[in-house]
Amino acid sequence: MFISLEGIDGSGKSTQARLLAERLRDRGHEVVLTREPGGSDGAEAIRRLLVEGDPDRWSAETEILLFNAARRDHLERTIRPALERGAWVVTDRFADSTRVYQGATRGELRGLVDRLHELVIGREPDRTIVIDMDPAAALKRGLARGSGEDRFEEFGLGFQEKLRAGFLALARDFPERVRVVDGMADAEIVAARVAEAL
Ligand SMILES: Nc1ncnc2c1ncn2[C@@H]1O[C@H](COP(=O)(O)OP(=O)(O)O)[C@@H](O)[C@H]1O
Ligand SMILES: Cc1cn([C@H]2C[C@H](O)[C@@H](COP(=O)(O)OP(=O)(O)O)O2)c(=O)[nH]c1=O
Repeated sequence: MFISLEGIDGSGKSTQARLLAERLRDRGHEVVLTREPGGSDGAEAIRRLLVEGDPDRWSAETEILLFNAARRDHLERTIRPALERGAWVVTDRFADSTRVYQGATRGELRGLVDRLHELVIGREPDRTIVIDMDPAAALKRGLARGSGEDRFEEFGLGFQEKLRAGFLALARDFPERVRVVDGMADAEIVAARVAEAL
């Protein structure tokens, strides 16, 4: 079973991915807990190209290519082998993040995002949980964490609002696969909501 967690920065995805992996391990499953951009050696190297250095180094189109290159490597080297041996895969972000960050916020690029996904990825997670959060609260969590790595977090609240709307729209676009969970509660309560939704 292949599960992705999605949502805006600071919504609690990595916390929930970890709690879900623990819950599944307690039930005796082998779980591979992974993340994007990254999740394999090659994809982690591409991640560094994306999150370090001059933010204007890449055009929007090149950035989409890099996210897909990283995802292809992640899929080939980490996700597929795990699924083939019967493990569960829990990933902190997958293709929906590209749809929302690169596609939904720049509408004219959605065609490129979708065509490239079809061409080089060609599959979706079995289930996707969107952790929904008020962007102001999520931003506060991110600031509290003091993460300096992500240039992506430098965009303001207006951008985060667009992202939130983009993630909520996924549940309409993929009603069979995507469930939205309210992330505004203690982590353990949100974890129970995630398990319930799954
Ligand atoms: N339910 C929660 N309530 C309060 N703080 C949380 C909750 N979930 C996560 N956090 C904290 O908020 C910050 C961002 O959480 P994280 O799981 O890293 O989010 P993301 O992976 O979506 O960026 C971290 O400091 C984390 O400890
Ligand atoms: C996977 C992916 C991530 N991103 C962005 C979202 C994040 O701002 C940034 C780094 O992701 P991530 O490490 O998940 O950041 P956070 O834990 O703060 O949510 O990369 C994209 O723009 N497109 C993508 O396809």
